[in-house]
Amino acid sequence: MIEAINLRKEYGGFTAVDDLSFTVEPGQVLGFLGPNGAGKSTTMKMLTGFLAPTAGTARVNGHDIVSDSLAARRAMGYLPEGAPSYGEMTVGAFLDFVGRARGLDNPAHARGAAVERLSLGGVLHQSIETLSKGFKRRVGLAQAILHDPQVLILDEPTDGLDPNQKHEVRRLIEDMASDKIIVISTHILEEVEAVCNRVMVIAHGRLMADDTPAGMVARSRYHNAVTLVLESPKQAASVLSELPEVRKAEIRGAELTVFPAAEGLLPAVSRVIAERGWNVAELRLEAGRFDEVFREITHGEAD
Ligand SMILES: Nc1ncnc2c1ncn2[C@@H]1O[C@H](COP(=O)(O)OP(=O)(O)OP(=O)(O)O)[C@@H](O)[C@H]1O
Repeated sequence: MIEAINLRKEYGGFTAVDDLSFTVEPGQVLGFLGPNGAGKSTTMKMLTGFLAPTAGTARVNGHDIVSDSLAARRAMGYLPEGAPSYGEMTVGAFLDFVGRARGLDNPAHARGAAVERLSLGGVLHQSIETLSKGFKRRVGLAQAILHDPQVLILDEPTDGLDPNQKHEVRRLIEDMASDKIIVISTHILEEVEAVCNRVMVIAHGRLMADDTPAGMVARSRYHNAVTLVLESPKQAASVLSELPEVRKAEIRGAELTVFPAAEGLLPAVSRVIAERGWNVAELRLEAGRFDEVFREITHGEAD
């Protein structure tokens, strides 16, 4: 598992990561979420031994990232932001190089497994700089999983990819999630909902929230609200506001949202619609809005 203990990074007088402590257990896919400049990449660089912490430390599978850095790094695969590699190398030569650098017992077998998992067979002899962005990202993922690490740290793995490539990378993460710890950083809220079972929101290097994606969404004031699209939302709002289940009504264009004061809001609203014979184009129970929760948590914290 990963244990971060009062992890701190200062650049000159500027504190990028401010006493961050958390634990990640096997089976968890942790989404590291935060506005630009929140300290996500810096935290990942410290966890993976690329940057020394100013104070505090972390342990990966019991290995201290400062005093036992090599053992900690052996247990981890890391995809840095933008998936940097050596553009002039072919995919095959690059993966062989990574295998040798990692001192693998059977680099050919490891390369074969990674190539198969990332479907890189068709581009093995192509130089990396001539690949599409999606393929470059796959090469980055291949080097990260080459030694079949228990812990994967992926910095914005789908950033800049088209929707199909995003979907593909998310499927891969899901595939690997059962037997690994995966930490991914992202700005994309739907990505967190799609692949993560835990979310940590950070802003200005500090932990602002730690929850499941569903728990995060349930913090929204829209959670269990009911939204209707109909012709005369104003009139409907005044009728629905009389219901004991309704705390408050809000109108936005043709959309009317009523917020719950008690259980059973949707059946109560449906009853009124049927009684009054309203012509309703849309009626939905709101799960909650992640973007609104994210804004609220990080409000005023973005650069
Ligand atoms: N080498 C450095 N020297 C000085 N300041 C730095 C350095 N690296 C990062 N920073 C600053 O530290 C803060 C955190 O940066 P970091 O890259 O960790 O944020 P992030 O959450 O990953 O942002 P993004 O989502 O934009 O990638 C930012 O204000 C950044 O400008």
